[in-house]
Amino acid sequence: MEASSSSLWSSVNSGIVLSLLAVVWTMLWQGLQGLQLQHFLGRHSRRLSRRLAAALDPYLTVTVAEYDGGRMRRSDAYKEAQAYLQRATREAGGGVRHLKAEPDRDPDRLVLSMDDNEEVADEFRGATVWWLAYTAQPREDAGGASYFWGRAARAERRFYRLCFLERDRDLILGEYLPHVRREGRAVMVKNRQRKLFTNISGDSWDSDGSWSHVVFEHPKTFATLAMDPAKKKEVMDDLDAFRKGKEYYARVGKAWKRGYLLYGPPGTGKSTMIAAMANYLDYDVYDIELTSVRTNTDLRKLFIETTSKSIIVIEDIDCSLDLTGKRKKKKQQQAAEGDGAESSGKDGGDKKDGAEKDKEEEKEGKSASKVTLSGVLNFIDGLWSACGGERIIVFTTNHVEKLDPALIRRGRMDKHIEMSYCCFESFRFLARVYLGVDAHPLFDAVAALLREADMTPADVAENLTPKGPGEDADSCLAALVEALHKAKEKKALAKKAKEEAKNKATGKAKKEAAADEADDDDE
Ligand SMILES: Nc1ncnc2c1ncn2[C@@H]1O[C@H](COP(=O)(O)OP(=O)(O)OP(=O)(O)O)[C@@H](O)[C@H]1O
Ligand SMILES: [Mg+2]
Repeated sequence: MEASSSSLWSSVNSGIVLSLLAVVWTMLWQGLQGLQLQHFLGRHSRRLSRRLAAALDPYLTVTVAEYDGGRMRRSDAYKEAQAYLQRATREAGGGVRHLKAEPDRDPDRLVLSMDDNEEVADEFRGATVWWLAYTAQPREDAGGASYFWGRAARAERRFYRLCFLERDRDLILGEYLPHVRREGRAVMVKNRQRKLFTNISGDSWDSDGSWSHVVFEHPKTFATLAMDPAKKKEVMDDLDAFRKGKEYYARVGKAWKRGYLLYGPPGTGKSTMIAAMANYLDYDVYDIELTSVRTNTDLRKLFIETTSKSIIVIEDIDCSLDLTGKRKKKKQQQAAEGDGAESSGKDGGDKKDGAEKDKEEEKEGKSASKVTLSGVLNFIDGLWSACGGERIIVFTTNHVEKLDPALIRRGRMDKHIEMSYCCFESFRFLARVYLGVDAHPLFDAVAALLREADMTPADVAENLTPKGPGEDADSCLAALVEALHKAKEKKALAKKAKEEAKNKATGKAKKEAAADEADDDDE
């Protein structure tokens, strides 16, 4: 009994001593703050003060991990805390000595955040909290982790640790943390720079299936995209409906995503249309080079790492699917037809000498991607595709007829948009944009020629671009008319050659049939 009362007495005593010390410490701390001494003592004083505070009044910690629990996506809470702390770091002024700098929206400025092992203090309604940034090395057993789940384990893991006094528990957990997330989101929106992501790193086959990015600054908008006006409006309305369609998609039980298939000859503006879409919606762009994705699992991983409000693009899907086999065939076919360089210019650079080419092909064979059609179908509308929302998937192709119908059926590619050769409407649009003219005596000639010749908007735009100081609308339009005449002749020649080849083929087939018949008769 006595023993218990004395232990009670001693615990009461020690409680009083601790409380007294806490009061003294708080006064000391406030005094230090008042005298601005803390500023001079810098981060060491902060650390010391936190430790002292902890000794007197136990403090609690909350850790925010960049990738937690083997998750595949960066945690939103981490990103928000990071954004919030950028502001807190700036306000802490000289208190934080080691800073990390990243480019800002404003090209002359840098966004500063605290570096590893730095600590910054923050005040919230009279309570002081401390944020510490630190990085943990990869786990030793990470090599054995499955490829799919192990990325977070293999990479350096970054954390923020929030420390606060126990007496502030309710305030911090109930109000401060939601405040940090809200403010962090606001900072992210303010600093948001649109990004263009690619899955190809320096050596594409060394890439660990993750994204690298640059700031997306494409100047093309719908206002400068030449296209049949009705068709353009239809696309823009469709995008608007998608953007505002969160409730609709939830109501009908569909994942909030939409597939667009852009098809048409090279130079008709498919890639340009993607840039215009991204600028219109203010979305990020993820450009997937499918031939650099090793497996279906990697493809899924890439997809999961995309954020919402993004356009996921697979260009030239006919060249990347079923994979390098078809791609090689296409290259050989183009080389045989001799149209590779003319078609888009992008194959024009492929002219390499034999040995180099052989080496490249050998490498290509070794590193053949194992992504299958079913992998891509899963990527578009499998279970995983519903992760996150507000994503647009765009495929482009020059040969829509070669695509597997399963790939482009509605529901996967919801909207098929044909990008065709330049029509008169598109020409007028380009003339207005490039030359600032709405009418000209040569317009009629151009209109007549465009009906007979196939010219892409890219070629029309090129002809309408003044090449020197002496060039004006007259000379540009005259050059266009001349180019259209040539294109018309070329088309007529190509048609004739095609007909001849067809006749030859039918003649040969007839001859063979006749020979077969004669053989049968002989027998
Ligand atoms: N409809 C268009 N309106 C305005 N400019 C265009 C249009 N189409 C093409 N261009 C211009 O032509 C160039 C090539 O266009 P783009 O790369 O979009 O063609 P593409 O259809 O993607 O070709 P490919 O099939 O070879 O990838 C661009 O620089 C763009 O400025
Ligand atoms: Mg393109």
